[in-house]
Amino acid sequence: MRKDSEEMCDSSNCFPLQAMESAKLETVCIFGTGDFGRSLGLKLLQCGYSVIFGSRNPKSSNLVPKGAEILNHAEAAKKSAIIIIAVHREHYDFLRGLADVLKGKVLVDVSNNLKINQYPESNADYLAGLLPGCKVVKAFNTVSAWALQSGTLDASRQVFLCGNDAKAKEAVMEIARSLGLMPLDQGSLLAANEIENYPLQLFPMWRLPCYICAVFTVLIFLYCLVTEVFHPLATRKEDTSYLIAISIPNRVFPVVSLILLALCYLPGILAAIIQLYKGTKYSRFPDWLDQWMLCRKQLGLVALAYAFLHAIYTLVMPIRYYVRWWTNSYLITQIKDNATYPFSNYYAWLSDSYVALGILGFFFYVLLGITSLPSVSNAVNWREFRFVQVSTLYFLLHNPNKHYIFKICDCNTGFVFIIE
Ligand SMILES: NC(=O)C1=CN([C@@H]2O[C@H](COP(=O)(O)OP(=O)(O)OC[C@H]3O[C@@H](n4cnc5c(N)ncnc54)[C@H](OP(=O)(O)O)[C@@H]3O)[C@@H](O)[C@H]2O)C=CC1
Ligand SMILES: [Fe+3]
Repeated sequence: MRKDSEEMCDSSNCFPLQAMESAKLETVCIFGTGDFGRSLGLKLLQCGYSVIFGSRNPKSSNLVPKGAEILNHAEAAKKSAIIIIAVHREHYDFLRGLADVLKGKVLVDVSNNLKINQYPESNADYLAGLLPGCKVVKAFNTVSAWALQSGTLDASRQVFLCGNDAKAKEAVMEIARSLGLMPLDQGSLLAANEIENYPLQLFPMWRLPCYICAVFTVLIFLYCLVTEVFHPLATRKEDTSYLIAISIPNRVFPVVSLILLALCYLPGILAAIIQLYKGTKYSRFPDWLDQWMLCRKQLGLVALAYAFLHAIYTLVMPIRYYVRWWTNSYLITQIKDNATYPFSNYYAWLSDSYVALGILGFFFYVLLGITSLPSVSNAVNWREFRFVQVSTLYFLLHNPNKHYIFKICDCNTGFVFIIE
């Protein structure tokens, strides 16, 4: 009937594709009765598809979901235009023997590898090479068998797919949509390599921010160690090593946090300078700047995590032995000297405004972090987003003197130090 249906399926064995188009939920064949095949089969059955498994041992397998048929590979393939190959790549060889029966059919490659770029070509390319007469679509490899079975697909609802045949791809996308998944077309089969690498990547966008954060943390920690522990030890023979657990980290966290925050916004400025210098915005940025721009959100989130640590470390100050000892000895000194240091309005204001600025700064920091989350930023328009981001950043970066105030109070009374 329709030309596209004929194009999809030109072998005599092929299940006519118009059947697939008229009856919405057609028959889907799955090769392999392993974990993934069974989970996907069950989900397809639940969504109203007829499922036929193709297996090496059609008689002995009693694990397939109820309602599904199980046949040998050739028999099963004849019954469907779409065949999901839920078999590991190493075993694809058996498909060569089925070349005639599979000719013109849509083969869905769901396979993953154990290592990034394990083989010279992607598994989907390999499958297409084995069976040149078939339309290979890469899909479903980022969905886990466990998520399919338990229904916890929230985190992995996206199905990246690619293939050289648009109609074959559309048919697989339709299946994904019927299963409640979100298909994302990544283009031709050339993209298969990248799709196969997705599940194997370990925080690729987080690597650079984590390195930068680690380098600054170590450098500033060492600087504090030298100035606050080694220096007093060398000059005054004073052991201040107890500062290593809380005081020094609590100095490192806010400093690194503000550096990372500044690093989030610096590449934007550098990019603008480069564009102005080149006199055009239609030129590529250098690679290092590209990488830096791409990981700004992660840099911001690491900065926010450090700000949280700083807030928590600051809150535990009053229960520290050292601080309690300092307060008591300060009190005892007054008693011994029979002296009362009068209440100072000036220092009361200083300490309160210091703490208030800290709290407000932290609040704006969190606001900045929350508005960068996709779900929140999608809910505001570009002008609103810029308004929150720019005004918040202005507040945060114009109050770095908080720590300067802290120093004055610390030197003069020691009282504010206890609050910090
Ligand atoms: N498990 C998961 O969460 C996910 C798995 N995948 C991919 O799905 C595919 C299947 O994975 P999974 O189900 O976990 O693996 P299993 O090892 O559980 O199952 C593989 C199935 O392949 C068939 N098989 C095994 N050896 C051969 C062979 N020599 N010739 C023909 N068929 C063979 C068997 O089915 P039978 O005995 O019926 O012939 C077997 O049950 C893999 O490519 C994997 O990368 C993708 C995403 C997630
Ligand atoms: Fe602070």
